[in-house]
Amino acid sequence: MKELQLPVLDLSDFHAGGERRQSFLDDLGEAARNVGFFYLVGHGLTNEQQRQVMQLAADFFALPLAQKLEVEMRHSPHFRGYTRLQGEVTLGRPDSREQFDIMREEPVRPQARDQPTWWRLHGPNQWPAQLPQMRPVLLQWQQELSDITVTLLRAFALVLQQPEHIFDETIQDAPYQHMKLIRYPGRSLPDEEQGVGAHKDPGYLTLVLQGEQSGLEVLTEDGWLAARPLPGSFVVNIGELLELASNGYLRATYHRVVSPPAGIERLSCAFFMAARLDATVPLLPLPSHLAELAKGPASDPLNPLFYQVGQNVLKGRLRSHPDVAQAHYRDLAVPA
Ligand SMILES: O=C(O)CCC(=O)C(=O)O
Ligand SMILES: [Fe+2]
Repeated sequence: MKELQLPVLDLSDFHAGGERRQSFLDDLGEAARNVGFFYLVGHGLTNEQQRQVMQLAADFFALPLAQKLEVEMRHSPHFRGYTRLQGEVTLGRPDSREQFDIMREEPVRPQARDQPTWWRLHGPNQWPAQLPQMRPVLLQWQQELSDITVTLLRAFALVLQQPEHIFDETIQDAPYQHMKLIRYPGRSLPDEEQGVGAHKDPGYLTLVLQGEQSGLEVLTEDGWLAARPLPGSFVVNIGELLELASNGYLRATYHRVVSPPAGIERLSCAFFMAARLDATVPLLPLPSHLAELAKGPASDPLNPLFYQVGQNVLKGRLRSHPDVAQAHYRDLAVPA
């Protein structure tokens, strides 16, 4: 396994303007084209805030299973709540991780016949009664990560030589926000290594806060490379919506998590942001020197990509959580 030194980008350079902003954009463009992953520092969130979130993750997963199951995701048509070990599926195989998912806190939308199915993603979160601090801390955290992502999207717009605010309309008021706390237990058999199988993230961008244990791997032209935790940073990666918007100039990179060795656990917190579910991602008119390098979005019959955001997001959720699909989406003849 090669050691990958992902590029490190400092968001305060973007805010500083002038030459610092330009060099940030140059580095972002290069990172985005080469590997599609980078570390972000200078984002404004403190080590203490990061530690608090990881502690909440540890506290939640330490609850007795019966209490975690009180907020199990299969009770939620909105894909929020707890997923037990092996409960999620990637590449048709169960992942060895347990997780707690939240999204934007919302009322349920009334279901009318002619409304698209992804409307059902809207709804309330489930919160464990034993940890009342989770709700305020995680919702605040989700908003902070969302704000950072909005800034990054503006930077990506500039990298693509578009107006800085080109994506704003697609995220106005209610972008799709989705956060998960994740615990990967140590493996019980030496070859039981699928923490989460290889996948692309369906949104615009993902920000991952890693605990101290490594395991995240990124697929490059040279094969799988380890993205070790860098204290204080977030790992940022490009999702399918940016691949679509840029006609493949930017690529959503495949990544996976390999289970830790026996007796060691890994904690992480991933934040995924997409456009509003009712938005359609614009296909940007790239200038010719960029358009020449845009080879079109990936075409994988096992993973069709949809410009309509709700459809692309729901595709991923139904595939990953067959128990929720079975309980709440049985009426769908064709998923999404
Ligand atoms: O746990 C991690 O480091 C990354 C998880 C991930 O890629 C995902 O949940 O989409
Ligand atoms: Fe991912």
